[in-house]
Amino acid sequence: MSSPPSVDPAASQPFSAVTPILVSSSSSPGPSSNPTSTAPTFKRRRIADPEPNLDDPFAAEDDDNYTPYVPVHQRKQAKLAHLASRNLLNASTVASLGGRLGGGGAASASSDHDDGGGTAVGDDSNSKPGSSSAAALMGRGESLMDQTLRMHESERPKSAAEVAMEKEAELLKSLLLKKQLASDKEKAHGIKYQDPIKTSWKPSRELLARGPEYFARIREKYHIDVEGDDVPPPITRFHEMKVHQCIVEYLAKAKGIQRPTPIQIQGIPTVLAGRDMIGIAFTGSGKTLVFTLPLVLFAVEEELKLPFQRGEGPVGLIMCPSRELAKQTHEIINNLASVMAQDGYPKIRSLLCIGGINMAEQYQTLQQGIHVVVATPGRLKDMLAKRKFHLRNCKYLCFDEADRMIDMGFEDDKIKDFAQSALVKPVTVNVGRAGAANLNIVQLVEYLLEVLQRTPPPVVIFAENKHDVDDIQEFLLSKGVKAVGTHGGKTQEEREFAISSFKSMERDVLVATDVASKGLDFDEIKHVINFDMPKEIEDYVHRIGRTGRRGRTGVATTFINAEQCSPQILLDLKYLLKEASQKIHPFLLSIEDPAEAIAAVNAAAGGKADDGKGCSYCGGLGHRLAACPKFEADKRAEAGNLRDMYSTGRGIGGGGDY
Ligand SMILES: Nc1ncnc2c1ncn2[C@@H]1O[C@H](COP(=O)(O)OP(=O)(O)OP(=O)(O)O)[C@@H](O)[C@H]1O
Repeated sequence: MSSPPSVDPAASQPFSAVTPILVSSSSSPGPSSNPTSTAPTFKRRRIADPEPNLDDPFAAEDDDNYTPYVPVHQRKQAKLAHLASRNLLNASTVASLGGRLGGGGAASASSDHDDGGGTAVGDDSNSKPGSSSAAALMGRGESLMDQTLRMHESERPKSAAEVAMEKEAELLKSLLLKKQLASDKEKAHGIKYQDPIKTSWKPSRELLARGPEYFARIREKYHIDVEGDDVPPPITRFHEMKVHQCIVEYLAKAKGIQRPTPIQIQGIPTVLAGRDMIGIAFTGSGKTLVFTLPLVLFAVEEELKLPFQRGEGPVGLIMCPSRELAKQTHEIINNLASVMAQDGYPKIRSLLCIGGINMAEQYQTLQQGIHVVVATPGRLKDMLAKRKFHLRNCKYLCFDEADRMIDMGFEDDKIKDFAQSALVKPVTVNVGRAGAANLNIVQLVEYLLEVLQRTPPPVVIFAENKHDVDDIQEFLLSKGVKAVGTHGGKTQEEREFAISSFKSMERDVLVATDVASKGLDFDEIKHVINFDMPKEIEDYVHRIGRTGRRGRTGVATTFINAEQCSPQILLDLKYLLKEASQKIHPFLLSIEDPAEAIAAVNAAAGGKADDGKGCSYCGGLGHRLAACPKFEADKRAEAGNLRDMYSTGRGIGGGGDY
């Protein structure tokens, strides 16, 4: 963890203009941190609430329990005045501090003391004796009697209260003298971090004693590639990571998570150790826990140090590319937080900050101070602009699925620049590059790579499911194939970028769900690969129709998982291939065809018009209307539309996730 300084999009750049990191954690300095020191410290401080925003739909709810916030400098000023009145600060200090604080009570009180001249001296000699006022008299020719009295006075043992007050006065003095009154933005300017931040987490001595060769063997065993300096050790058990017992039990009992996955083995210790990290692993490999678990533990630690109050936090921010993902992550954090709370730790509060939800529902959470924000970029910018919270105390930053930013149009170079400038000595953890073949899905996509070689680009790969599209694209990218992806879960902008970069041949492979098959008019496509068989034959026809356009030749390859396909669609395919005089796979030929039985019955009855084949609704040759999947789907859609029409419904809005 380290870099970038205070992440405050409202104050600096648009937030979305960053990051290549799949999973990373970052930190910002507290106002008193020294960026050039080797071990910067991060201190949370109380920060004045922003002015209430009257335009805010739920600002009015603030009023009920509103306690006016007294800015820190005003409180210090009052304190100084108080101390000065008790002669616990010497006159020159009060004058100088008063000046820094822009005049006011303490400064004017002190100038009375400090002004030379008989009256002042006489006044002081009558005042309650104290070391500072006595010191102020030293250079003014005090009498022997005065000196003797002062010496006796200094020998008098001080009461505990006086000692405490003096100590406080000293602390206040040093704090104010050292601290420049500059904004966070000014302070962050030009800050360049040299070292990762320090955390309280350390691997146990026994674990470290196993040594680098042992760690290398673990990485080899789990196909974990690492890059970076002083990479923290891989740890294969949660309890050895020093994760709290209550969490270990929760993971095992409630989630069935007994042992860390490879990305967790290397990723969790890396994040716990405070290192910036770029984590790359396949979908479903457990990346989420890599950044949520350390964040919850870290937030608990911060809460224990200094409980969060209204207007404070978050210490951690997780950026997600979609609302669904943000919701899921927020829930995971809440679950972990509840487990900790049930075990007697303070409760960590997470704020879900996404479009399409009513933030007023989370008002209660905001009121109490928040530890974590899980956000999509658009709503985050909006909330920051409304000053609902700020990111001045944010030390931990994670971009989940950062690679999707590339799909959104951020150029690779810019992302690399950002990673280089923002991350401090990052550790890259890449799981599956070497040993991907032990995952089932990867075996299939490995085969996909072979199929891809059959023709030159451009190639389109279709998959039914958005997640599969993401997985395939991720896999191809990791293999160095220039792939881009599009599906209904992406924004209009993302989709347009995907299609345009494919059409301009900047990307060789387009991975898409059927949304892209309908309108994609691009003559150059050499090969269509169906990663799966669509549910309706019409979609299959649309898909393969992307190639072989305008008299050109094209190739279509289809992966068939017999267990996932309906017999109808397979029969449809069989007849389609037959009709087009294509070679038919023996597996398709072996499928029993009920239509042949119907035809036989018809023939026996002397019927001629119906040969028993073909659907009168969708034209598929492998089934009858009664078994038509398209007919069924259309009926369902129609029923759904009617329901929508008659429901009073919630408003639609919010736009995309970005
Ligand atoms: N160590 C583990 N052992 C078993 N299951 C795990 C482990 N860690 C996480 N899981 C489970 O695996 C599933 C996938 O995890 P997760 O969503 O974190 O994967 P991911 O890598 O983030 O995937 P995606 O890239 O799709 O977001 C979840 O149901 C999670 O509870």
